[in-house]
Amino acid sequence: MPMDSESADPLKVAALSLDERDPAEAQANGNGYHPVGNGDTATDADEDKNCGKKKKKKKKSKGKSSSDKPLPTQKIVDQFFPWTAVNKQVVGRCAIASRDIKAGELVVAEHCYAFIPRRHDRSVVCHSCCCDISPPAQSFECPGCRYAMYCKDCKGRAMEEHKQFCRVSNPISGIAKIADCDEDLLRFVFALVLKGRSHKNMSKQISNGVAVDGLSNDGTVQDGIVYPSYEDCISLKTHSEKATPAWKESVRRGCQLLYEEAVKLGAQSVDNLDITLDDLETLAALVNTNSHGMGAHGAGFHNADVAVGIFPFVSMLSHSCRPNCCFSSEGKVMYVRATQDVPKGSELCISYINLYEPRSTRKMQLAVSKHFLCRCQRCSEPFVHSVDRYLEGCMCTVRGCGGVVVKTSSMIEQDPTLAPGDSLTLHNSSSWKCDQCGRLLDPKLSTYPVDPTSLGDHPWQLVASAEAELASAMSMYRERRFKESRVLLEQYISQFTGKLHPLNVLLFDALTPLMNCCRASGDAAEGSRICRLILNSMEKVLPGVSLEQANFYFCLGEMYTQRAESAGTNVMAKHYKKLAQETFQQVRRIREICLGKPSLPSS
Ligand SMILES: C[S@@+](CC[C@H](N)C(=O)[O-])C[C@H]1O[C@@H](n2cnc3c(N)ncnc32)[C@H](O)[C@@H]1O
Repeated sequence: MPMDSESADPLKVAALSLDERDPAEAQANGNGYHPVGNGDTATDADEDKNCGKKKKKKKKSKGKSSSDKPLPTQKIVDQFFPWTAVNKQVVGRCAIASRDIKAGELVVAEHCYAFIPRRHDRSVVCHSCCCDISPPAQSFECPGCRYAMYCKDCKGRAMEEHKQFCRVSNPISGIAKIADCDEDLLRFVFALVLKGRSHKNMSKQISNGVAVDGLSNDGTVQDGIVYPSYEDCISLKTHSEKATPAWKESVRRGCQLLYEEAVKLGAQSVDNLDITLDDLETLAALVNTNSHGMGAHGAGFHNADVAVGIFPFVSMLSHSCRPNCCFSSEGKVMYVRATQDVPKGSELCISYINLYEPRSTRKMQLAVSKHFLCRCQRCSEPFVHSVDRYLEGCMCTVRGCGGVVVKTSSMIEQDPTLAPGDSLTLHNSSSWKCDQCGRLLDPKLSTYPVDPTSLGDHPWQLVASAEAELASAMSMYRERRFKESRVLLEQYISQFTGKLHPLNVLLFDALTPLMNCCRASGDAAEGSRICRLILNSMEKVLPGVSLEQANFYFCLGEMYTQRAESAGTNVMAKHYKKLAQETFQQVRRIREICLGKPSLPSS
């Protein structure tokens, strides 16, 4: 059965950020929850937040801060997995292979420290074990908050544990609206508070000599899975200092209301929370920097990113726009596997974002949502020699040149001190240059109006008109008017082919919806042609295997099967059946590397 057009977008990647609309991290002031990234000096804001007690200016510590040191359980992890954490100047702690690693090998398997289902998916995933509870599976809703939902196996125990969360869970939606703050982020912060509280209670019991059944405060590895500790979690990095004022304000307001609510309900349900407002803000920052999407490739979830969790050891892997590892979750466990052979001493990286994007877009996304300037290998190689130039390039119109015209601002390294908005302005007013003949085109020197037949000499106009036409086709596609959007998408592609570079993201972005339109109308012949174009482009831009690539091969296999079924002759039926088998074999091969199982996605 084909995936539907929404879920069949195989390029949808598991996002790391909870609040992509205005993501950032909170102001961190060291107390209680966060020995991470503490500023060295006390500011006036510190005085406000710490009830008027001005902190003493700390001397700059010569030793390592806790966000430089390996996580407390790292030594144990080193014994079971083929990497260790090393502190590098640019990226901070990162995972370095401690021996040669083969493609498909497990790099780490980690149980989440905490997770929450995403709001929109709250009824399809058990809030306790993260299994799929979409129908026909049985599910049970908490009658108190009417938010939490459990599978039949978790129901009894989970409802009991949920009691402490239940009363605060109810007002979180309202609080998020008032504060204009992400509701999932607030839910996650509160889940971490409760985790922290049970950790403290456990510590007390342990120090009083009371055994706690099967629970430990220490991180462990059991049956090949890392169980991180509370200390591992709070030793994670936050980029507190780089948060935008708007985000800080909304998070602070959300946390403040959450805090007041928790205190108000304290006598009955959340007594002895033992946290401050600063702690809540720091947890929000920690979640934003370190949370991972879950359920992206699980059995019944069709690429949906249904939950988010904190996995401190998975968090040790840096981002790369040309990663050598990928991650996938099953229930509450996240698995990271090498997608290619990795020699001893190399850095292990995953991707935090969609990689079929121009360099400037990727950098902007990471700067805005994750607050760092990407220094990966792909972003560091000279732009004029990188495949990245094709993703935003137009074809040079000088006869016989064959070069690619790109913005000159893309050719130079972005100034890291520029605010994202300023750098965007700079980028938009940039001149354009051909990488072969060196012809320079400058929007400031050009005359208007532009003759539409000579758009190629005005690449800024060409790109603007491609963006506008793609947007209108896409809005029709989103309304699921597949017939009309197919016409628009086909017109769009024929109009801009030969003007934009064939790998330009503006052409690439039209292909998946067009393929889905073809599939919706049963046109497997054209659908499979488009799918092969997508795979071709992906393989040129992102060499190596990925789950996204496996998903496209799976779509292709389904379309070949359809063609076999509707073939007029036996010979053609045999031909397409063989193609389908070979394509599904390719899917199994890629999924074995990425997921450790040579399976097909469930359709
Ligand atoms: C999930 S954490 C990774 C672990 C982190 N390095 C630490 O020491 O805790 C993400 C942070 O690592 C750094 N980082 C990861 N990938 C990077 C990259 N490609 N370029 C620059 N910094 C990177 C950034 O500071 C980012 O916010």
